[in-house]
Amino acid sequence: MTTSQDVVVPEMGIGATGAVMQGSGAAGIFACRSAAGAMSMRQTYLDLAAAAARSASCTWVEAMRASSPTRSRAGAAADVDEFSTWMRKHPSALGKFEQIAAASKGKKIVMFLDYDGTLSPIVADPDAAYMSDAMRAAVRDVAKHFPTAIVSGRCRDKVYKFVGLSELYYAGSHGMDIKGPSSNPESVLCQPAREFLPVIDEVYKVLVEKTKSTPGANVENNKFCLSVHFRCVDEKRWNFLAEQVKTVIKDYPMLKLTQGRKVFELRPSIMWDKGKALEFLLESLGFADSSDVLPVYIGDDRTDEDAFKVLRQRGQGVGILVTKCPKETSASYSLQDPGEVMEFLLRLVDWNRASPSSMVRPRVV
Ligand SMILES: O=P(O)(O)OC[C@H]1O[C@H](O[C@H]2O[C@H](CO)[C@@H](O)[C@H](O)[C@H]2O)[C@H](O)[C@@H](O)[C@@H]1O
Repeated sequence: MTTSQDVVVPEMGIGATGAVMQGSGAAGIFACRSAAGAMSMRQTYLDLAAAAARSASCTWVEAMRASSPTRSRAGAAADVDEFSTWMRKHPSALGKFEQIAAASKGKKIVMFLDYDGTLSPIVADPDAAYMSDAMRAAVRDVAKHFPTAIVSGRCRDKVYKFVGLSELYYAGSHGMDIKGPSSNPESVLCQPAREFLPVIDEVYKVLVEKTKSTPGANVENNKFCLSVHFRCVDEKRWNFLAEQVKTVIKDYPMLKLTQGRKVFELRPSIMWDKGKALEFLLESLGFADSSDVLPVYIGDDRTDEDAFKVLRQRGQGVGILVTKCPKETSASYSLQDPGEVMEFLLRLVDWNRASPSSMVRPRVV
């Protein structure tokens, strides 16, 4: 099932130094107005170059600021209006639960869950992003009824430690490290970026060294990709940090730079993302070209947009964005926070208990 919404997610702009930020969908809404357009013909080349550099920095910092907005649903009147308009396009998955349940009749639900910001609340320390026991129990219940995968930007081992459920599929490093339930020796394994391991390790060391002078900056090694966190960095230093990261990545053209929630993410420039991981897992479960499957994907971040887009391209599935404020998205529905995610999961389990037609025996478990 898809809705008829026509949501466009543009690619993000190119910085002055040539570093490319991709897939953030931020260009349209976050970029500052171009300084060059307002310049007179007499402007010198140097003035133009300086203005371009300022504009590019502004774009970066604006994107960094917008990467995890704190504005709440109960803000100023204009915000409330904007949010109501947005909600009409992306209604609550709880409010539309019956519609979603009806769409799954006769189909097999496969559940895909992002971790940070979806199952666990966003916190300042990435090593302390624990999910609650109640959420763990809800995910365990869901997995009893539907094949369930965790799809995360984190290193697979780390996200497994947080979730702690061996019956799930895990796609770590933004889907570049996929493993089936550990209870099964035949469980699937896909690592399309294996050859990048040495370069990722090298860049990790370079970034740690380069960013150590920036208080609060934190580089996380996610095995096939890296995160440079700036949530705890003073905003006045964001531009400097962005420049440091861009300087490093210039020497590694085989890597690309994207932005998540107050985090820069560096990963191999290969055609692989959370959307590809979703397709791989559906195929592994025997649903490659099947019309009787209903993938449900819940995520909060820009990297989850790749999976939402795949659902739209397939014309099949339910994309749910976790957010408290309007965002450009290819998801059809929304939920506010992990609390609502848990409520949705519990309702799905209850509903399936009452009408167990969606029970599925996947091919690979
Ligand atoms: O795909 P995800 O599971 O959502 O992972 C994306 C990134 O999540 C983590 O960072 C985010 O959550 C942190 C803890 O709440 C927060 O401090 C940080 O600001 C967020 O960006 C994780 O640490 C990253 O490595 C993941 O790429």
